[in-house]
Amino acid sequence: MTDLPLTRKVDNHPIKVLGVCGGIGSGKSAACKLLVSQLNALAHIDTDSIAHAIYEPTSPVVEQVRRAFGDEIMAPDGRIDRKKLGSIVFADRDAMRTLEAMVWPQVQSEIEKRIERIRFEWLTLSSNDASLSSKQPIIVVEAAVLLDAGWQHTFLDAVWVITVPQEVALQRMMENRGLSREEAMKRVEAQQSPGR
Ligand SMILES: CC(C)(COP(=O)(O)OP(=O)(O)OC[C@H]1O[C@@H](n2cnc3c(N)ncnc32)[C@H](O)[C@@H]1O)[C@@H](O)C(=O)NCCC(=O)NCCS
Ligand SMILES: Nc1ncnc2c1ncn2[C@@H]1O[C@H](COP(=O)(O)OP(=O)(O)OP(=O)(O)O)[C@@H](O)[C@H]1O
Repeated sequence: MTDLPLTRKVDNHPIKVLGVCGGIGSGKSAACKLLVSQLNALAHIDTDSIAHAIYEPTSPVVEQVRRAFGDEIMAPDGRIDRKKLGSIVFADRDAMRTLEAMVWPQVQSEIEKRIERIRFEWLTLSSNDASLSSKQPIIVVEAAVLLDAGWQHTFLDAVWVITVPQEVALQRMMENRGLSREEAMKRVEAQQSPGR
């Protein structure tokens, strides 16, 4: 295993890490998919799915979240019911801050592990693997919250912000997620609250 400090930004590292953020429904996932399919970027790390995996029943975060938000946010199978938790935290900035303080350190640690693993595989395997060596040495990290979490100061080399008119984002959320206009608006506002 290499002894490079891979979990922190390495200015001269051949593999760069690009953060992609933006408001809800702005098109972050679509942009990241294009970066992989059209630019042939090495990898795409989706932070939302990492955060969701942290709510598996075996995770220590689950107990912390249950204690903070009560049994009503638990699903019968021992997982966290994200819809119920979302309806609390997207409507209450302080509650969201509480949740973020529990979840973000775990998410950051998992992102850094994945970056380290991808860099290691690329550095060790790409000389013998044509499909790997033909890729652009860019890891794309998709995360709505990356600037708030301060990740631009730790493992990211550059940040892209995807923007969209608010009305378009609202329409997309209503159509794709089946949210009412009011619920969609709460999610947009949760990302625009003071201190962000
Ligand atoms: C509140 C939760 C349970 C709702 O889950 P659900 O599956 O219903 O929604 P999902 O995770 O897909 O989020 C919907 C949209 O809101 C954005 N979002 C999620 N959390 C936040 C946040 N803290 N601040 C701003 N936007 C957020 C997501 O990026 C996404 O664009 C979940 O979003 C969560 O645990 N959020 C807190 C952790 C977090 O900050 N996750 C973001 C990546 S680290
Ligand atoms: N440039 C675009 N033109 C038209 N539709 C788009 C464009 N970009 C994204 N979309 C559509 O908008 C919807 C939301 O896009 P996407 O899932 O990429 O956004 P997101 O920012 O990742 O959303 P979320 O924050 O909810 O995860 C999708 O249905 C997608 O197909």
